Amino acid sequence: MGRHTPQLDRISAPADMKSLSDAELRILADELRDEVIHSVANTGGHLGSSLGVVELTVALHAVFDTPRDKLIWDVGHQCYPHKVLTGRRAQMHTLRQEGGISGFTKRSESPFDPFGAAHSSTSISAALGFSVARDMGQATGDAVAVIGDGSISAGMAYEALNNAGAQGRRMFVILNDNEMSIAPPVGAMSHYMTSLAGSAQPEAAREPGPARDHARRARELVTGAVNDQSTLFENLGFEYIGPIDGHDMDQLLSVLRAARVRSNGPVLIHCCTVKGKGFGPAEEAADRYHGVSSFDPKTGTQAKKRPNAPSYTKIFGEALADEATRDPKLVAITAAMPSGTGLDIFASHHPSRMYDVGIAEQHGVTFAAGLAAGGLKPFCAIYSTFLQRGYDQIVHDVALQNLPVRFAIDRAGLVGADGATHAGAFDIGYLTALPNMVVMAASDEAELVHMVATAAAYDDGPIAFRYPRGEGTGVTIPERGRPLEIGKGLIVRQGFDVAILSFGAHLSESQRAADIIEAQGMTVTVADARFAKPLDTQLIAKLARKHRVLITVEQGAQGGFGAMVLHHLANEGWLDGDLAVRTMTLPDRFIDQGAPDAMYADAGLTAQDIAAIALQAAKVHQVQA
Ligand SMILES: Cc1ncc(C[n+]2csc(CCOP(=O)(O)OP(=O)(O)O)c2C)c(N)n1
Ligand SMILES: CC(=O)[C@@H](O)[C@H](O)COP(=O)(O)O
Ligand SMILES: [Mg+2]
Repeated sequence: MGRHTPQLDRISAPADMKSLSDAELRILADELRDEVIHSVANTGGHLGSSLGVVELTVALHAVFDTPRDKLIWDVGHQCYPHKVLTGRRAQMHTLRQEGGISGFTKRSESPFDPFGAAHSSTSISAALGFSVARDMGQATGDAVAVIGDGSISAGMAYEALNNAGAQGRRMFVILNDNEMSIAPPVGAMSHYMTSLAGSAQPEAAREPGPARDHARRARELVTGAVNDQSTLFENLGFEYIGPIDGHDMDQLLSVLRAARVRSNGPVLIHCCTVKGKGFGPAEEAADRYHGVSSFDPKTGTQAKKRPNAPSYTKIFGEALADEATRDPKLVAITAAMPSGTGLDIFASHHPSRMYDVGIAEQHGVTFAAGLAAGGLKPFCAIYSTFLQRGYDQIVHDVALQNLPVRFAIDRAGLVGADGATHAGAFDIGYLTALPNMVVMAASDEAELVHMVATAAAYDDGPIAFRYPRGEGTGVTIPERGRPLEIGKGLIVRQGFDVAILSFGAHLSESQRAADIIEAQGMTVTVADARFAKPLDTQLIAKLARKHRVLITVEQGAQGGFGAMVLHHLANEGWLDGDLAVRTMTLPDRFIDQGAPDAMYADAGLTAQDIAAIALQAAKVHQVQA
């Protein structure tokens, strides 16, 4: 990129950092920050979080002996400085792209990524695992978990702290406290951490007086001075060090070096940082440039391409707000993702009825169950992949008790740059398996509006509707949603030879497949199933009776909609004759990041793929054009 980075140019691996003086490490951090800004300016990605840990990343790799010591990044979205220092500087231009490096840590990508991430709050558990392995003689060094103030709001982090504190093994937890999640943090823990950090926030930490005392005290603590008050973490068996300024290289190096030499049990080092540090547009942005598209590194202006149609997320937020205007019982729950789910739109209309529970999907689901049991109409808006975190709560607290919780499942199907960890692949299967559950999928954004209305009107038990990430199809949005008849699909194209039964947003691809098939002289019926549970058994019977080939299509893994249709066809005897059935799903493997269309091509779910499968089945069954 033509920028002058003499220190960074010397680093091809962290071992090269051992010879640098502390002053040179400070320069290295400045060069590293500049490198990350200019790299992400081209690729887009999680800029703010990465800029917040530049000094911390340099100090950790300078003090610890990675990769023997295991550095585990929670979520891993902040790992770009780590990737630059660990031999992937030359690949950063491929970040989050097909065939490129992941936007998160990934074991298969580097020995410096000892544990994959992307879903939050796993790092302390993993670090404890590595610590036990070390103590049982495995060839591994220290374990260091770096977890943010948002991620430590998840229950799983406390399960890990609870266990690690009791086991008492040597391990390090770095609490990266930048007072931000994706949105401003919520919860009592956030307030507690702010009280602990006190005036040691980075801006203040440079000032003489109490902040400097905090930093001095942090160093004294590491050298054995007794703390005058115990923190939650100490009461859980951790040595608490801090708060320290996570951008002050001297503090970081001295505290980490002392902790590494002196500690023989679990240690938590509380680092105060700034999300977006060192890049004005990020520091000043409300979201601290948490997730950005490519941008001008001089001005921070992002290259936002004009959408062809409003996003499903926006349509959802507006439709739910509209329903809530007419229904005072309607409330909405997000797990730390108000903007990602569109509940920020809902909250702009109904601020008192939107609950952000933090990164706490398990709690969010059962909280919604309590709201429903209390007589309200909760809409739990959680991405498909993150809803996996609350599955037992869906089974045990919602479905088993048949409580009318509504699940708005965004990011259903393949999501693009976030890759395999964020794919919304499994919700159809994991929800249709549950008694009492109603499962819908929107084939376009108009259908989504009707499904919001359907869910708002449905009080007989739990109901879920899924929809994909990104722009809608551009269809006209109805003024107001109308409740759909539960368990009823519809035929959108009438033919006689081949039937395609589509569930969800792949209906448009199914229509294109029908065009390809009809060019071969056959006629195709296309139906929008709308429901995976309860199935429209009358529609399925009509398709099975009148066609020799039946194809099911879904943006989901095996064991979902197609499986439900197969169960029905088999049990009703439709498979005893000469009906050819093919189920088109995501393949039984994880699909790495790329453009969604390319990912669906990799998955074998394009219109061409659907047509080829149908034509092959027709040929086998001598269906003549
Ligand atoms: C289980 C789970 N839920 C939600 C998310 C979405 N998510 C990614 S990063 C993030 C905020 C993390 O905040 P923090 O840990 O403080 O890191 P920071 O971005 O501030 O560095 C959220 C909610 C996730 N990755 N995993
Ligand atoms: C790191 C993380 O998990 C979130 O930032 C996620 O990347 C958001 O996904 P969307 O961009 O689809 O909202
Ligand atoms: Mg944070």
